[in-house]
Amino acid sequence: MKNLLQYFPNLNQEQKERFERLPGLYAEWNDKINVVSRKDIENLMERHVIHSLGIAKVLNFRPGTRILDVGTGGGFPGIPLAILFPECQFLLVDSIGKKIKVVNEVAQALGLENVKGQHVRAEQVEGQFHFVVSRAVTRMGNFYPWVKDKFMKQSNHSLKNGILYLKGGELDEELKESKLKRIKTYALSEHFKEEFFETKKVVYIPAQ
Ligand SMILES: C[S@@+](CC[C@H](N)C(=O)[O-])C[C@H]1O[C@@H](n2cnc3c(N)ncnc32)[C@H](O)[C@@H]1O
Repeated sequence: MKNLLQYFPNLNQEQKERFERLPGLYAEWNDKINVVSRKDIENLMERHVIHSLGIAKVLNFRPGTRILDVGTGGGFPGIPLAILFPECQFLLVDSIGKKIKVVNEVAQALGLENVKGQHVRAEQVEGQFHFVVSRAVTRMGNFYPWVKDKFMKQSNHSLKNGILYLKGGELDEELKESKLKRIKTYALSEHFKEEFFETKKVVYIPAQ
């Protein structure tokens, strides 16, 4: 929690309380439905919460922004972002129903009214969004076609509507193979000092 407060010093009391409750809630739900590895439960704040919030170091979502989290698993990056941006609307989807059960239970326990978890494959999601966020789902060349028709025309940010994807390691080959244009990468090591973030990046791909 100390690191989170250092990296995000402007949290209000409600946000602090919600973040503080996350490790306990996930430990409790993980005992019933395994959604996060045991090792990661021990490092939940760093590896899941702060990592998810890396997207907020790239873009500060304005109130009213509609965001889709594809392949959210237990709710990452969607749940931490929804706590940070309570005036934005988040749809968190996954093709595995039990993961979405955990997402909805956690959101309900925290009183997060801006989160909806839906058991659906990415390709079948209905609706339009300003941004799509994601982590650890598939290579970009597979991912982009799933979401290409889901972007709203009107943009409300300095960055055009598009994808903000949390990736690690060597990306050049994967991004080249995707044939997508105007890709930008942002190193999280510029924001977070822990070793875990050394190779972590946010990849931004504008809708095209
Ligand atoms: C490795 S997990 C990552 C979960 C979460 N994003 C995280 O970083 O903790 C990948 C998730 O993507 C989901 N997934 C894979 N293909 C999908 C698809 N076509 N539509 C929706 N979810 C999908 C899987 O069910 C799984 O929960």
